Amino acid sequence: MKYISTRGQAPELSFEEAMLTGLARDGGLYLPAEIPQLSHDEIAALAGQSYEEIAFRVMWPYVSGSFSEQEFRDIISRAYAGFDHDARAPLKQLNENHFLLELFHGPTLAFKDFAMQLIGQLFQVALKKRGERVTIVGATSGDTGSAAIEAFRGLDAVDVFILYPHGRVSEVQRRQMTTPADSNVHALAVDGDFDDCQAALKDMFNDFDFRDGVRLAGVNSINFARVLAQIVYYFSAAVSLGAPHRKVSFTVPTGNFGDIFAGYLAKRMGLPIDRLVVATNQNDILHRCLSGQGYHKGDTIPSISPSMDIQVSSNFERALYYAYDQDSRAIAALMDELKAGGFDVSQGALQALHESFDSGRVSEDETMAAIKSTLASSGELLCPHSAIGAKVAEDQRKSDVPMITLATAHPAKFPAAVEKASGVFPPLPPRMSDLYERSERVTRIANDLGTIQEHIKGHIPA
Ligand SMILES: Cc1ncc(COP(=O)(O)O)c(C=O)c1O
Ligand SMILES: N[C@@H](CCOP(=O)(O)O)C(=O)O
Repeated sequence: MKYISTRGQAPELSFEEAMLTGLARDGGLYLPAEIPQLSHDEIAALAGQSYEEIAFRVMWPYVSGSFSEQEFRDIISRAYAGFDHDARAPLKQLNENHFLLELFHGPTLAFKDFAMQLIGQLFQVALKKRGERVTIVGATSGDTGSAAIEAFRGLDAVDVFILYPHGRVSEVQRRQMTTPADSNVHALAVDGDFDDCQAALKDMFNDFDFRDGVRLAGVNSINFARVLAQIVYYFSAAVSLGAPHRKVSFTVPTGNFGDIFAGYLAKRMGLPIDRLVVATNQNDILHRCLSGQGYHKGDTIPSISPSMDIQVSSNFERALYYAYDQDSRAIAALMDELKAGGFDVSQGALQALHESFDSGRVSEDETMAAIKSTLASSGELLCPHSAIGAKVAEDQRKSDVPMITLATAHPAKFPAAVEKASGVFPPLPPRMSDLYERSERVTRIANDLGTIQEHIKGHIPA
């Protein structure tokens, strides 16, 4: 399988090369040159298989050529061994036609662990074979950072720097990033918002002297391997509700568009998905865009679902690439317009997006009310992000198609908001119960590319 850039000007790469490269050298995002297909029978045969077996069958067509079959099976098995739940991604029924896909049973209690634990293993195997080391820089609104630190801490061949917006992540998220003592991980609290952190990261990739000098790698959903790992749970959830013999829909709390884009690829691979519903908080650029108002940046407003406080939604570029019939020139032009504030989406592209995606926006008050009402009606305590998904799903589900809402984080990562909404304090799992006593290590840093680059250069081996 070859990987191509959404902007058409970067070299085609193998899976392993694309994974270690991160952002394409033309500023675009890598995608497989062709989307692998699973037949009706192949999808039917996934029913009853372990999560690991489904992961192997879904991802193998994307990675074969870079890893041997046994190597990849072993990687998958190590990646999910540390999850707290045997099913890895269990489904719970909320009401007759609405299900919750719990994606928070991994080491850092968010869906990011599904991809990050896998990438950690993939990087280790690939770097060992090549005898190389890399510097990983990540931008986070809270969950990617903690998952990356957990996956890469203590590894010899990797230094990890995580940029997070100072004061704009929950205390649990911050402590997950600042308390690991391993000398190869570095938490940087940036005076800015998540979009500033992500913009700085992309600027670092586009500065080739810096990029090549530090051997920069990325584990945000810029990296196609992140998206790939997230395709798996769409298949596992759908087949457990009867796919491919019946259709299902998904509602996905959305920020950087990586998670729901994985669902889009699952659909393009042959999984009978009826609707993919984008659920946003008050930072609703995606909902506005899908409602025909163009893709125009606004100010990021802090919310009780901080991981979704995003305006520039990185993976939307991948969705646009398909909506614009894989016209990489058009995508490059739109991304230039975005630098100046935004762009309008053509009627044809909007229609193409609407073939798969719907959307909804949830206010702060509605989020609180959804946490409370879901607890009352089903006994499930949701994190604010998952509550946004559940609210939009309830508003938009059809009576004849099961709706699956992705529960993207454990409520204990956002205890203040959850307790305020529901009156119930969500405790951390026992393995993390001393999180508040551990000492923190963090560098506060200006939102300035040069300053961040100098800091990174000064903290990696010469
Ligand atoms: C808890 C949680 N929910 C939802 C999202 C949104 O996911 P995505 O950025 O893949 O759209 C994030 C951040 O990415 C998150 O951390
Ligand atoms: N919500 C994310 C933002 C980064 O998203 P990514 O999927 O591109 O890594 C976070 O928690 O950091």
